[in-house]
Amino acid sequence: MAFKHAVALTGGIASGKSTACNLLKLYGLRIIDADAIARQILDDEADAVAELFGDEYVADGKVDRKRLGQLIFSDKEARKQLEVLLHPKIREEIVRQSEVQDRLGGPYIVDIPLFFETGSYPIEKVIVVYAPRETQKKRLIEREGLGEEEAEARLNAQIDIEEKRKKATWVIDNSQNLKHLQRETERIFNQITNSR
Ligand SMILES: CC(C)(COP(=O)(O)OP(=O)(O)OC[C@H]1O[C@@H](n2cnc3c(N)ncnc32)[C@H](O)[C@@H]1O)[C@@H](O)C(=O)NCCC(=O)NCCS
Ligand SMILES: Nc1ncnc2c1ncn2[C@@H]1O[C@H](COP(=O)(O)OP(=O)(O)OP(=O)(O)O)[C@@H](O)[C@H]1O
Repeated sequence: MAFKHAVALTGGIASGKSTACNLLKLYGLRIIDADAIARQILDDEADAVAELFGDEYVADGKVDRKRLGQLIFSDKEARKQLEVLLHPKIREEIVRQSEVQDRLGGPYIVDIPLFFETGSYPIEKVIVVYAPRETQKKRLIEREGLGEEEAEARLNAQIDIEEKRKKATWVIDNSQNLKHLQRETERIFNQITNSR
C-alpha cells in the first residue's frame, strides 16, 4: 500500500535536505525526519552497538556518533552491520508515523536520506534536493571539519546525486546561495500543492 499523501524528500549527503525541509515547514508542511528517528533508535541500541563494534563506541550509555561515523564511513562491512541493526527499526517507525500523517490527509514530507538506497518506502512522489558533488563535498568539509579523503568516503557511501536526480518527480536545485534555495523551495511547494 502506497502512502497517498506522502512526498519523499531525499538527496545526497550535505546536499541541503534539512535546510530545504526547514523552509518547507514555513509553508505549513508537516515533516517526518528519518535522521531524527535514526538518532533516537541508535541511542536505544547503545548496548548492541558496543557488542558489535566495541565498548569504545559507547560512553556513559550514549553512542559516540563521531567515532561511529569514522568507522562506518570507512568500512563497508561495518556500515552493513549497522544498517542491518537499525534500518528495519527506522523503517518501522517511519511507516508508523506515515500512517498517522496519511490519515490526516496531505501533503506531508518524509525526509529520508537513503530513500533510493534502501528502496523500501511505498511513496510515489519524490523531491531530490540537488547540489553537484563538488558542492556537496565543500559543504560537508565545512560543516563537519572533515579532510578531503573522509568527505570522499562519505560521498561514496551513497548513490551518486546525478543518478538520484534522474529519478526525481521534482528537483529542488540547491547549487547556489540560500536566496536561490528559498525561491526553489517556494516553486516546488506550489507544484506539490497544485499537483493534487
Ligand atoms: C553513523 C552515524 C552515527 C553518524 O552520525 P552523524 O551525527 O555524524 O551523522 P548524521 O546522523 O547527521 O548523518 C548525516 C548523513 O549521513 C548520511 N548517512 C548516514 N548513515 C548512512 C549510511 N548508513 N549510508 C550512507 N549514508 C549515510 C545521510 O546522508 C545522513 O543524512 C549516523 O549517521 C547513523 O547512525 N547512521 C546509520 C543510520 C542511517 O542509515 N541513517 C540514515 C537515515 S535513514
Ligand atoms: N545554498 C546553500 N549555500 C551555502 N550553504 C548551504 C546551502 N544550503 C545548505 N548549506 C549548508 O550546507 C550544509 C549541508 O546542508 P544540510 O545540513 O541542510 O544538508 P543535508 O542534506 O540535510 O545533510 P545530511 O545528509 O548530512 O543530513 C549545512 O552546513 C548548511 O548550512
